[in-house]
Amino acid sequence: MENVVSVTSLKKTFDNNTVISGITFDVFRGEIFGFLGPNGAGKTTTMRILLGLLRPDSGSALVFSQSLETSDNTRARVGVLLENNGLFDKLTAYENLKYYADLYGILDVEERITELLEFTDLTARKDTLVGTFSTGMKRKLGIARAILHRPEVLFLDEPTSALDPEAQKMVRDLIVHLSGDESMTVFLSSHNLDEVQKICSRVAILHGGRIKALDSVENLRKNRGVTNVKFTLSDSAQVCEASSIVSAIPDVSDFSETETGFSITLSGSSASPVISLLCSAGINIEEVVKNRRSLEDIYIEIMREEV
Ligand SMILES: Nc1ncnc2c1ncn2[C@@H]1O[C@H](COP(=O)(O)OP(=O)(O)OP(=O)(O)O)[C@@H](O)[C@H]1O
Repeated sequence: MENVVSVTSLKKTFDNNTVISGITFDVFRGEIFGFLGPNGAGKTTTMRILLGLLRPDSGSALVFSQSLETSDNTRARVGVLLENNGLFDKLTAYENLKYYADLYGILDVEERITELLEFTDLTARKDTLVGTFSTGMKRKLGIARAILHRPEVLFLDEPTSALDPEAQKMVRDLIVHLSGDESMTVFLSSHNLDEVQKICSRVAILHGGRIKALDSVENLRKNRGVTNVKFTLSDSAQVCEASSIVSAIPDVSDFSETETGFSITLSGSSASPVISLLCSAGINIEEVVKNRRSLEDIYIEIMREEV
């Protein structure tokens, strides 16, 4: 797998305040990589160092094996959307894209602008002043601006913050489309854990200047998560008997009776041994529903751990 981003032993201190204390991680080509952490964790600082806007105290932060501080060629392979969309309110959507296209020296300007206005569903608003746009429309145009020059990697700092749920979904769909159809690598900083769980292949969770978790969302949920399993029984009179069977299983905790059966917490992820034991004891199971912990549950647990 090709490394697009390589961060190694990165440290940054502001006025005796150590914000990043030696973090190491890679982002691979084609990934949507979620960069998570509470306010002040150092996400923007890391991104600014990667983008060559800030110098680290030590360690390295490379994109395509180069420092963006010094490599102009590599910078052309990178798209960025930070907190503001980088748009001019007094220009129309078209004029904004034209301005940046000229700045980037894009050759097929008209085709590219038409394509991006279509991609972001803003064609009908191309001659409207951006100052009159909604926050969601501005964010979509901001993404179009960031990818005008067809970058291979796109850095997004909280792209859906301050957007309503519908606009969040539009932006999320754009990101998934960029990653899938356009094979773009996406480095995404976000506080929206539900969104990250939906679209990111891997995540890093930053806390107290260190990476507390670095894995695929799937593995985090499997390895750090306990599983809640709800059993519905054909005959609720069997709950008492089921209770004494499952309570003896070491993996099981938090037995609680429900109207039609019971629910348990499993420290492993497989419910099969429990189901087998119940079946062989003659307990008639109608339905088994497993609920794995969400990324949000795991994130909150990590935040509660000592730094
Ligand atoms: N130029 C600077 N000078 C001094 N301190 C700074 C500077 N830039 C960032 N900091 C401090 O570094 C810490 C990390 O800030 P950063 O913006 O990287 O966090 P973040 O994880 O992006 O937070 P948020 O989720 O709120 O955007 C904060 O305590 C911030 O005050």
